[in-house]
Amino acid sequence: MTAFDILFIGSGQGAWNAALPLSMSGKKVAIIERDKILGVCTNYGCNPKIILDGPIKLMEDAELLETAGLQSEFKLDWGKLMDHKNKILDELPKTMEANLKKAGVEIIRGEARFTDAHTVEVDGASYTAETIVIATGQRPAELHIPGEEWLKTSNEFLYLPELPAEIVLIGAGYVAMELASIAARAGCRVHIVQVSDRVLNGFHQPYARQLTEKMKQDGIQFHFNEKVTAVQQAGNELQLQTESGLTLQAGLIVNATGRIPNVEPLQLETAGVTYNKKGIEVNEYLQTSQPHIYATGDIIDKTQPRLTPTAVFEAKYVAGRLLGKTSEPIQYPPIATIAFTSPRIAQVGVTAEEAEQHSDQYSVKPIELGKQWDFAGRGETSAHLTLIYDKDKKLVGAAGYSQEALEIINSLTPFITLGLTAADAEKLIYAFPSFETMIPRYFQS
Ligand SMILES: Cc1cc2nc3c(=O)[nH]c(=O)nc-3n(C[C@H](O)[C@H](O)[C@H](O)COP(=O)(O)OP(=O)(O)OC[C@H]3O[C@@H](n4cnc5c(N)ncnc54)[C@H](O)[C@@H]3O)c2cc1C
Ligand SMILES: NC(=O)c1ccc[n+]([C@@H]2O[C@H](COP(=O)([O-])OP(=O)(O)OC[C@H]3O[C@@H](n4cnc5c(N)ncnc54)[C@H](O)[C@@H]3O)[C@@H](O)[C@H]2O)c1
Repeated sequence: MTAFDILFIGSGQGAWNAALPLSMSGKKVAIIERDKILGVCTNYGCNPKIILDGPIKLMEDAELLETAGLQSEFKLDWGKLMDHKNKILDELPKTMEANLKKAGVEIIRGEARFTDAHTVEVDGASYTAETIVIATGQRPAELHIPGEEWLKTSNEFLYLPELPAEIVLIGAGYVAMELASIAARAGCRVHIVQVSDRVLNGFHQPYARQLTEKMKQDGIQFHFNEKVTAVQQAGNELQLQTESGLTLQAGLIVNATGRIPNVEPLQLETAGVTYNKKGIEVNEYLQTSQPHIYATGDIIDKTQPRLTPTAVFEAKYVAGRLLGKTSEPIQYPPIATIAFTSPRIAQVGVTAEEAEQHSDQYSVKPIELGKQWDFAGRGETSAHLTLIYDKDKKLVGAAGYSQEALEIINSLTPFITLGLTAADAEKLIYAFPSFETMIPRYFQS
């Protein structure tokens, strides 16, 4: 039996961002991983998605500039794009594994399960630790319908060697909307089958509706209020049926109806760790029902968005706590989030919906970015920004609709998180022309 100070289950952002500093500070650390090192973000999430989106954004930007005289006819070779992405990303888990080992972290391959509150078993070998961190993330949810076995997930989409002519995405959250944007520009006929009449729940809904209209113009077909009841093979293709009688046929059907926590193989009951269908329950120190067992990242039952920066923040918090650098509860700052659609939708802090419900506390300012010379110059006449202020005129929230929403939201985040004022904005000299130079004006009423 090997004994460690700290044992991590999972090697994603919620794990390695703690394992590395802990090991470098002299702790005896191990990581158990059953799949690729670095977890979902690097291998099946953010990184592959954003590389595939590279040419997609460029094509969208170029189309916007047609009004400025740009004539462009792009042809995307999906197979080459996939090779390009794989070549870059295949290296990352290997490099990280080498870096972790160099820092003294032991990597244990296989699936972990608890045999008692301090012991974890992997393929018959037992490992004990004073502290255990569960960072096992989530996996795609299942629909539990006949023909489920024909459905693919974002995992497979992000590694598709060829794109079929027609694709159906079930769901209209981050995954479905991002993959639909990519697939449509890459030349697929795309359908979105959504159980309700909303897309991108949690985002500023006027922007979500505007995005839906834009995606429809791009040829994406939305089928709202449809409940998928079965999938079956139909010749070389697949056929999907819904409760209302809608039938769609396509080469690929992707289930993007959400993600569920990876708890089952862990035998959490054996360790006395409580969980529910949303994940592992933790207190404000990220301790589970067993104080020496922590949880970080997507596996936690939490209200904060399940995103990479959240997992990194939690991992760093746990590392700090285990190194005695903090005894305070975790305090999350406002968490910026973005859907990488065409155009993007992003937001941070208090939402316009919350502000409208509490109009005695907040005010909302819509800004037609598309009318500003720089956005108009790029052909982005529909770009828009919504700012939310508190009673002291401090910026407390923002939502953006633009190809540049990532940069916009990230440049506003320090003002919101740190409570910076108009006077602070005036102290900064940004490179010009840029969105940032406009920020002082956004404090004027
Ligand atoms: C398609 C997609 C796109 C995304 N895009 C973005 C984005 O653009 N920006 C963003 O911020 N977030 C994005 N996310 C979310 C982001 O990937 C997650 O929030 C992040 O990966 C969470 O990290 P984690 O460490 O908690 O879990 P994970 O990355 O899921 O890592 C958990 C690891 O634990 C391993 N594991 C599970 N059970 C066991 C076990 N019993 N034994 C051993 N190992 C086990 C798994 O194999 C996995 O490697 C995306 C997610 C998806 C699916
Ligand atoms: N850009 C990013 O940061 C990013 C990108 C992708 C994924 N993620 C992370 O991954 C998580 C999972 O994303 P997701 O899109 O799979 O989940 P999600 O929860 O965002 O969306 C699921 C969608 O499926 C719909 N749905 C649920 N059941 C359905 C059914 N039976 N039939 C049809 N539609 C149904 C929901 O209404 C919703 O629109 C996100 O919450 C986020 O944490 C983040």
